[in-house]
Amino acid sequence: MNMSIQTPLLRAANLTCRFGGLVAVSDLSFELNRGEILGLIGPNGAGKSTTFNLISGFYKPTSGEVFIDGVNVTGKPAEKICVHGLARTFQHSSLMRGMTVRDNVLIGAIGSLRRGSHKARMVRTEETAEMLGLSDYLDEEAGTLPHGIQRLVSIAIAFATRPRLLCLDEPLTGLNQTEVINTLKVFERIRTEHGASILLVEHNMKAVMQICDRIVVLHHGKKLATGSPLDVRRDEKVIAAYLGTRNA
Ligand SMILES: Nc1ncnc2c1ncn2[C@@H]1O[C@H](COP(=O)(O)OP(=O)(O)OP(=O)(O)O)[C@@H](O)[C@H]1O
Repeated sequence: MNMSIQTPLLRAANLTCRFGGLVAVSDLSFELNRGEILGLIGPNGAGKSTTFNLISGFYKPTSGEVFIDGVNVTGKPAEKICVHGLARTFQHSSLMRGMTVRDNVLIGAIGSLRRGSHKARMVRTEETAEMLGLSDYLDEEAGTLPHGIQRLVSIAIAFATRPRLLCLDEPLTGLNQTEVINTLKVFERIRTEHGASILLVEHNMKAVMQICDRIVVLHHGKKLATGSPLDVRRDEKVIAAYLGTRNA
């Protein structure tokens, strides 16, 4: 039996992150399996972005470990963690506003095709733009585009690296309903056509419940609950701390 099929793609083991006296993440453990879309939800300040930063190498945990495909990447810097197939976006659109969409997406393509030809990088850029519905914007200056399009460009830069694990930090913020529906379709395509897994931090509960296979709920840095969207929606602790009775 192939062991790599058994190993989770991502394993967070007893992660703790302190900022002085504040414990932002406390003894957090969870796994993300291959091809899975895992939601990470919780109230403001619950520790979601800190968890992202710990996993993607932007913060070093005070204690605990991070494994990608069984490899211990704890404490490695972000650029070393990319090599293991992780790419992430940030809460605020992270793009070069003065550059075209093409050149922005090319940054991601160059990152993963370091030894590739210019042609190969351009093909990757155009395929990525097509996937994200950005083909018509390739020659536009990124900073002049509507907010929803800029968020898609941020995702495109990360996806152009063709990650095995795409970590998305509030990708749906500020999108209108049509843009949300289209973006969720893109996430499904990323999973089905490219076999990538997705870790999703998002406050849009309808979208989270619709797209995620499983959900981890954080509260005050601790894991409050984990399970299918239905399990989480019915969990009384989650309802009390986060969802409220309307979602029960
Ligand atoms: N670099 C930092 N230095 C000090 N405190 C921090 C730092 N980053 C986060 N925190 C604190 O850690 C706690 C968790 O913050 P975090 O941003 O991870 O929460 P979050 O769940 O992502 O919240 P939101 O939904 O509002 O984005 C908060 O109390 C926050 O103020």
